[in-house]
Amino acid sequence: MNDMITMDQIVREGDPVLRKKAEDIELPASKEEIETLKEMLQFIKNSQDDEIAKKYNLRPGVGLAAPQIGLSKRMLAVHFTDFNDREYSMGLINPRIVSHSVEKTYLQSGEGCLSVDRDVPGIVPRYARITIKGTNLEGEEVKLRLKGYAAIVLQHEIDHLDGIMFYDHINKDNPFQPPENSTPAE
Ligand SMILES: CNC(=O)c1cccc(C)c1Nc1nc(N2CCN(c3ccccc3Cl)CC2)nc(N2CSC[C@H]2C(=O)NC)n1
Ligand code: NI
Repeated sequence: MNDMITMDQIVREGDPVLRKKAEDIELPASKEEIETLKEMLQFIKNSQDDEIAKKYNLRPGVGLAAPQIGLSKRMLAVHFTDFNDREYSMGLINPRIVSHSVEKTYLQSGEGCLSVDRDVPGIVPRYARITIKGTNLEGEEVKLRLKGYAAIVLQHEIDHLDGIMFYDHINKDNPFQPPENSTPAE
């Protein structure tokens, strides 16, 4: 059934599901899995719509991974425009990073997460360029070559499938130290 996702369904840090490694989805994905992934994508779109977000008290985000709604399954949804005005709006099933640059990048403003109700300041080092393979909502195998903001968002969401939170990557001794061999994304 197509009921909308609101913040009540978003699992917050401390819940063990956020620290589990999610299971691959058996292909072809079930109608229920596809429906859930479509609801996740709709949530992200809603969270960016001022009126809807205000009406339902949604926190804005550009990505959501299934463990964040308590489902330990390898699927995620993203909806955003990167710094070069390229649009990304998709659900991904069993996404995996198949190659990445040595070079790193990061958001100078740090990262936020819908499952983390606090500010965790600091630079989050990410690979500057990644190649991802996965299956989309139409059941097609996709291969994505991403850089900059898009690479950061997808790494943040794929981390959720492996039980990794963005602050796990922040340098404990000097949170604002740019990583070796890196350039800021924004
Ligand atoms: C602590 N400082 C900060 O958070 C931070 C602070 C400043 C700048 C950035 C860039 C920061 N960082 C950051 N800002 C975002 N948004 C910017 C605003 N935007 C949004 C807001 C309103 C309408 C539409 C939209 Cl689109 C929603 C997305 N999102 C993420 N992340 C990390 S990768 C996954 C992604 C995510 O969806 N998080 C919930 N990080
Ligand atoms: Ni997150």
